[in-house]
Amino acid sequence: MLTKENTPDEVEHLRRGIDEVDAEIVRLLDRRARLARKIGEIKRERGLEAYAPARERAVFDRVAGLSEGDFPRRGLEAVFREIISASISLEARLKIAYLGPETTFTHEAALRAFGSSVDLEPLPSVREVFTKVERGEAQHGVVPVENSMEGAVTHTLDELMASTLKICGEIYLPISQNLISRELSLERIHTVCSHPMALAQVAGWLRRHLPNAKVEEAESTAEAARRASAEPGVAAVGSNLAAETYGLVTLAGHIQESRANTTRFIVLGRQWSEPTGRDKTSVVFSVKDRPGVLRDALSAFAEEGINLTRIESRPSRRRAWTYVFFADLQGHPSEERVQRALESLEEYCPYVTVLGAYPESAPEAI
Ligand SMILES: O=C(O)C(=O)C[C@]1(C(=O)O)C=C[C@@H](O)C=C1
Repeated sequence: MLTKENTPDEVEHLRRGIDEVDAEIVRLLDRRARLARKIGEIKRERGLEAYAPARERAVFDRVAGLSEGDFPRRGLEAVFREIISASISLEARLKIAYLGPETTFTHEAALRAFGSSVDLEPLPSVREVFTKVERGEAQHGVVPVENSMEGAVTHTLDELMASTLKICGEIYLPISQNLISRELSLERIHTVCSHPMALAQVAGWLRRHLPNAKVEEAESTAEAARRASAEPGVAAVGSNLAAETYGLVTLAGHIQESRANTTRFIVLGRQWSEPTGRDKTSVVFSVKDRPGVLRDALSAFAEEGINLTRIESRPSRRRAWTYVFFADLQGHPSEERVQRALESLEEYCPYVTVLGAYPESAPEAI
């Protein structure tokens, strides 16, 4: 708003200030890029991976601490996400495989983890993501591992058990469904389509707001968004990323039944991450067949004061009615107390494997 103190001249003056700051930012970005490029050369010589999640965590934490709070925290994170993403692209040509198709929540999780300067490749199944990384055709993979409402993504757990790949990162993403369409008002919508899971999450909202619309299932939320972009009167249920990608408008946002719906994704790689001081370690183990053995096995963690954030059982798939347990604990295998707990776990368990270690992320609210 223009006021007396805020005349066009004043605005021009402020804009010149912004121009100067922008010039400085670009100069500093170039300087940062030259440093990152040098780190990239050294990493190549030493055979190290370009992606260093522990260092990224340190950069994000440090930058947040430096800010005087004028620039919004979320914006700062997003800016640095993209700065680091561009740096990685100077260091190596990273390919990241993820469970597709494009514009789904796994795509969003991959963008959160790696930014938009890396090469992201959608693949049709969790198995194919693992295979692509195992063959070295992609350096990292991103797959969902659990949902706060639906529980474990069992394909991912089974692949983790069978693979030599390691978990080197985690991302929590609040699942927020939106009604998206090329139409500008709800009255024009006669058909709503989406993946059955997304439709189930918004069934209540649809009954209340579009009781007469036809509900049709689609292969994926991306396919539904494509339909909505091509057909008049059709809306899709999907992410904001899908709306952006297919040029749709959000007719209604956050229409899912529960606000507590969050999916946790993991980043796969050949190595687990270095310690940051705030890490998680994922392990899988089987127990001997005797009463109380699970309690004894878990007491190893309790004795060392190690918190378990999750424990999940799955059929072992080796012998009928035998089980393995997946557990996530707070700590890193480089810590002595974690080493001691894992050693005593081995006393009770014929099979213990560390699936990975990575900076712990906090589930964020919508
Ligand atoms: O510090 C490094 O190892 C870098 O490669 C630099 C940098 C960055 O831009 O800050 C880039 C990529 C890594 O994932 C972490 C950090």
